[in-house]
Amino acid sequence: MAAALDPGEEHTRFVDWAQNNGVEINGIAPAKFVGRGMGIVAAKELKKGDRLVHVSHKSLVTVASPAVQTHKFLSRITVHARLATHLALQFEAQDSTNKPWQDVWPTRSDFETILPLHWPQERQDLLPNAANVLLQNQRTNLEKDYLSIHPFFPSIPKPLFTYTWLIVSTRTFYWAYPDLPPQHRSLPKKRAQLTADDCYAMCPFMDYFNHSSIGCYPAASAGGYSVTADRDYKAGEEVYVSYGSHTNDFLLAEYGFILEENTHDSLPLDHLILPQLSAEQERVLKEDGFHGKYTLSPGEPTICHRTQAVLRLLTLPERRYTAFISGTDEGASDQAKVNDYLIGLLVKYERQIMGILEEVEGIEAEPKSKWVEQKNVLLRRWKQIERIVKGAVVVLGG
Ligand SMILES: C[S@@+](CC[C@H](N)C(=O)[O-])C[C@H]1O[C@@H](n2cnc3c(N)ncnc32)[C@H](O)[C@@H]1O
Repeated sequence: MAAALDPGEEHTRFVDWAQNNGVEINGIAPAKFVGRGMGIVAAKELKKGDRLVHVSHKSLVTVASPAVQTHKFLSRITVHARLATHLALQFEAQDSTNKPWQDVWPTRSDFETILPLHWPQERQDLLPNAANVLLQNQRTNLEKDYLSIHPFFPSIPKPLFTYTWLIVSTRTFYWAYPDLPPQHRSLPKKRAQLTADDCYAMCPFMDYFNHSSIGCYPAASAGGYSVTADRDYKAGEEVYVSYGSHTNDFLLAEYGFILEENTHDSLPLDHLILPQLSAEQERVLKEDGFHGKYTLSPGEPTICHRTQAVLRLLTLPERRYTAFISGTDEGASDQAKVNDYLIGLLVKYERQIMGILEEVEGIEAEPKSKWVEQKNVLLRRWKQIERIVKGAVVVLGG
């Protein structure tokens, strides 16, 4: 897709600001792309292994940064909430040192179009199950985070907090504080207790990169964060990083987009399989650690080991299931029966998908309105789901 190499004054100002604030930029530039906002383009030929950007650890915004530490957050306030609060306070401050950076972030109105958290209920109801579950979690976490900071920062209005909270969700990188010694007082928790939810860093300029399932890999070290070219690039090509091994439902719920080519895509089958289980079967699966997280993949293998296990419990005498999960029998002789059962569920699901597609196609949307983008992303995702399900039925022998 064609990129605009000169995306506007605010971006030129921000690049100067970043370079004066510990960001080294080599051979790349921000550019505007249709359908994905800003991104990064190769400004010259790049070679595999070239270091494209380095952000000094002092330029990252983390909960250990001195400016964030001044707010003296209670330990029970999440890292996400602390960063969102800090950004909200900065956003309102006339003298914000981050102003040039803030000026290049997507606007609140961009988020209203893109992010399902802001969609009207009737559009959220049309999200695929997996995206919907993630959205519910997101909403719960946002509500909890706002309630936790509100008594201490009553001047921050909920819409502003929501905006900066979403800036944190969509623009942070995983940062396990490699610049700090193991017992440092600025760590949000004891090092051994840190989880992924404690390890966020806002990285100026690096947050321009769009995601692709195969892309440059960002690397953290005590000195800061870098992105190195994963292959050669021609001048003008978009350069992506990989945000991680995410499915399209995850990308849709968390970031508001899906990929056409996603090597990490899969579909959850829990909503089809769990309702088929008796209470006793649920008990057995829980005891054996095989309850839920059943997935269908567009590639090989089509169904995961957990799905193979639950389908055996549903269709065969329990001893055949036990032999399968204990590894004493690979279960090849039962495969046709197991596949037939799943094909039955998938064919029913195909009919439901056709109904949902009709509903999405029926959404009335003015050309160029934000509804058009929401409708399009829903249509594209449900068509992908339909293709994956139909493909699986064929592979399973249907
Ligand atoms: C870290 S930011 C990347 C820069 C962003 N595009 C911007 O305009 O500032 C992440 C956001 O970029 C967009 N994005 C990232 N990768 C994308 C892709 N492959 N296709 C479409 N949108 C993408 C999504 O809106 C996502 O929430």
